[in-house]
Amino acid sequence: TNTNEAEAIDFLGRYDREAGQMCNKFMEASWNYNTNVTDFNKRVMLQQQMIWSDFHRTKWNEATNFAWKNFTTPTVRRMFSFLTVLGKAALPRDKLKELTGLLQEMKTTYSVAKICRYDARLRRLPSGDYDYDAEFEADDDNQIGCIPTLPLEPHLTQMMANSRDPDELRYLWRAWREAAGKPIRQKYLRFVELSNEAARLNGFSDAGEYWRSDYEIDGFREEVEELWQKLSPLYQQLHAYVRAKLVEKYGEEVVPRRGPIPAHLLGNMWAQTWTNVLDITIPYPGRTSVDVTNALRIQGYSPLAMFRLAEEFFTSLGLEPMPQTFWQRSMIQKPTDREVVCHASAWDFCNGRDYRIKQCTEVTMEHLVTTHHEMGHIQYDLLYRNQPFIFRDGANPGFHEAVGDVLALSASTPRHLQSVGLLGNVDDSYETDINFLFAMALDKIAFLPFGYLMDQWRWEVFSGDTTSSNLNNRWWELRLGVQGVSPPVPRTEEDFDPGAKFHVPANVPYVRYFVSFVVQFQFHAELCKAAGHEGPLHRCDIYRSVKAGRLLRNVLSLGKSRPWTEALSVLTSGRTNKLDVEPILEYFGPLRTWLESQNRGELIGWRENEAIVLQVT
Ligand SMILES: O=C(CCC(O)(O)[C@H](Cc1ccccc1)NC(=O)c1ccccc1)N[C@@H](Cc1ccccc1)C(=O)O
Ligand SMILES: [Zn+2]
Repeated sequence: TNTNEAEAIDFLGRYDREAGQMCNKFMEASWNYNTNVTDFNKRVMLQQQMIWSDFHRTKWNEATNFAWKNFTTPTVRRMFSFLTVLGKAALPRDKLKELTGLLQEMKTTYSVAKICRYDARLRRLPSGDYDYDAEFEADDDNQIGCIPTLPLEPHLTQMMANSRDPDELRYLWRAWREAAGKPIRQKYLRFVELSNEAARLNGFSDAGEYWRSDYEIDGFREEVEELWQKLSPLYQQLHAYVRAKLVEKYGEEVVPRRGPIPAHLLGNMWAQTWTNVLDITIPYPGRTSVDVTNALRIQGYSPLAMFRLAEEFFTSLGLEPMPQTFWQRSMIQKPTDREVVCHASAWDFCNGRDYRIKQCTEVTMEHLVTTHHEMGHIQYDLLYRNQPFIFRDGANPGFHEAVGDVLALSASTPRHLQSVGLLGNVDDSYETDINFLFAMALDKIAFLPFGYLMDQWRWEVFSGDTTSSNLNNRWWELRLGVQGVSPPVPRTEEDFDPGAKFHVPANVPYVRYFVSFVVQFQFHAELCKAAGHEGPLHRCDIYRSVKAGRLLRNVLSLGKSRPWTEALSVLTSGRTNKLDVEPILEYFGPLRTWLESQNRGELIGWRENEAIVLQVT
């Protein structure tokens, strides 16, 4: 082996240049497929994937020839520690081809899946229950010609958000899983086998351990568990309050007062955020509500105007504006003439100039927050663009997910929305505070169990604790036990409900969002301190604070050049280097007190057998 560190540094220089070019070509091909889902574009992308993997394997062979562990320069050792992990390219070529082929097929199924329009005329069972099987036996005696025309975005997303008819919601919930989840069950099982084989070729026990290695700390799994244990009491308080309001709205036959909440009633296809049922659950109706969707529409906001509004928040902090090519090449609305992958994403084309967002933007408050989220990814890309190619990544995946959300925490405050003209008179009353904190909790607290359980389920599938015999049942055990939600219709092992959530067919890890929802409040607390904010944390708005911007720039421009624990030390001026739930608990402190007083007499938590009883009736 080669112990010459100078030669190693020379190798790294060559790698840096070549990797940028290879990456750019791959991103172009991937972009063409994602913004125009055709067989041709899929083939070109898979081809580019093989070329990239061959390049990666060649460089891996060269890198492993160096005795890099004894090199003296820490950053050189760090670069080699990343370069000597080959990833899926460790698979034999035919298996790599199968793996990437399966991934694209699953992602395509999800992205083009459509369902039939709900039809209330459909046969009803003697029990008065809706006979959805009629929906799926569109034969002549039903006289129901079912042409699947409704895609997830924007149709099903908006129907799940706005419908208040439990039968319609239950149909949409089930039909989407029939169209998107069920068809990929077998493909996913084969995909897991190949992913585990690749992980083992890299020295990991399974793909879950390989994913967790991104966080560079031992016991990451236990750390996440501990964070969730500290957060779940607050979640249970919110769950109890929302359930009581849903009982009021839909009655106890539909919502069990002491049981889990049926998943189709929470305003979201996966019950992952509950902002769309704010109108049913808001603590003080009639007082200031921060849902500015109507204002956005009345004021004629376009998707582009929403992007400009988000960009202005970043530049107000002295951070980077979006580059010219961003405005020329991004896809910010769903095209009408072709199939695209609508799920939002932010793209770095590895040449320090070309950055784009792909998003099927609708004019709603929820999409305004998503726009900040996606632009946060681009901002991070821009801030670490002068790092070596290998370090151009988030300090950990949760950091990358947090950037945009941190700014959105300020941009969502009533005071800020008023200052940009999206909210009328804002009073400083207690009720307005509680209404605002409650709306934020429907987004941030409601999400925590979902962000936690998605990869709990996948890690168990990768480790073999969950097998094809209990794949879907284990999913619902976690959904019931951790999140306190139940399926509106009976589920079996014929179904594959996790497959109906983008990140499973797209093979995108999910615990990053759980980490983000904790760490973004640590960022918020530190940036508010830097901005000289005084008073409750939930009232802080860092808008126009160049000091806060400078601190954020100092942390984010590190990229992955240092372990994320060191980046946290920079953020907190040495106060901590660990994930910490104190800031999120401080932020929601006033709401927690209010919820505990409101929930007197309610059962906190849920009795799991109620769900089964409900389904059987
Ligand atoms: O999936 C997203 C947003 C998409 C994304 O920005 O995280 C995107 C996901 C993705 C898509 C394709 C391939 C890989 C990942 N991530 C990025 O665009 C991204 C990730 C890392 C670096 C740069 C960009 N949010 C999650 C969780 C979430 C986040 C925030 C609010 C609500 C919900 C969801 O919708 O379930
Ligand atoms: Zn993201």
